[in-house]
Amino acid sequence: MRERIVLEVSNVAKHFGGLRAVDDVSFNVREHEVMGIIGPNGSGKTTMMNLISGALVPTAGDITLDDMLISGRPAREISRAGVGRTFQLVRVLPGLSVIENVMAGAVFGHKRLWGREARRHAERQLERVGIGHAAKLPVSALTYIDEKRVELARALAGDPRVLLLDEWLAGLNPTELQTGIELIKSLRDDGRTVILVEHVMDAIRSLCDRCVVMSSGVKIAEGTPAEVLSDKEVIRAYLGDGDA
Ligand SMILES: Nc1ncnc2c1ncn2[C@@H]1O[C@H](COP(=O)(O)OP(=O)(O)OP(=O)(O)O)[C@@H](O)[C@H]1O
Repeated sequence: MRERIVLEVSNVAKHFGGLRAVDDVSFNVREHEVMGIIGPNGSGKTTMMNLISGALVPTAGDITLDDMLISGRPAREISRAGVGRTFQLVRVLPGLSVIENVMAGAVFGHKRLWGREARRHAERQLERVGIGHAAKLPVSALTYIDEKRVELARALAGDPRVLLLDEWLAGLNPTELQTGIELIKSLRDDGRTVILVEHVMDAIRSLCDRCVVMSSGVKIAEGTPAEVLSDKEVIRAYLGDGDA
């Protein structure tokens, strides 16, 4: 039996002046699925993530979460509706400790907790991503991978049904990459639905159930990683612009 649809992107566009960063894109994401959004540099992937999370408002089209229209709503409402995210350039609050950064996610996310309960919940998320030992450190003392883990823990603290990961695996060494892939798989096994933007092909092959491929703002393919990565138009898009 097919899993039900959690997120639906319908004919969505985002124009920046004359530039069509996202141009009439539609796709569905099923419950417990890892969906990859891939494509060459500048093809509109991050813009699509920003449209889903509410950081940007679409020029046209609708995005629904469980049949609730979320496009056009403020980002904090979309977060409370159950969409959590990490950013391409890690965004942690440098003046706060690791645990305080994660607690911020518990306060503002889908699951709203306060005080001691928020702290315990945040501690569990830090354990979940493998840095329980670092709770009291200032985030400024962390390595890059651990900052990424903090950001992931903060997103998880809101208990999102849909988790958006924007190049979360970028910049990791091969060992960290394997750990990161296993971590994302385990989040899916927890019942989360994951949408990720990724350039690392090994990660795409081993993680994604399906992929949407974008090129110049347009969806050019959709299917399993094996299907889309052998698609002639996809190969042309990656090889054609010289910067993929
Ligand atoms: N706020 C903005 N204002 C104007 N143009 C923008 C804005 N954000 C993105 N763009 C443009 O929209 C296009 C798509 O950008 P986007 O960042 O979504 O691509 P991407 O596929 O995520 O790229 P990369 O893989 O390099 O991160 C690019 O041409 C980019 O310059």
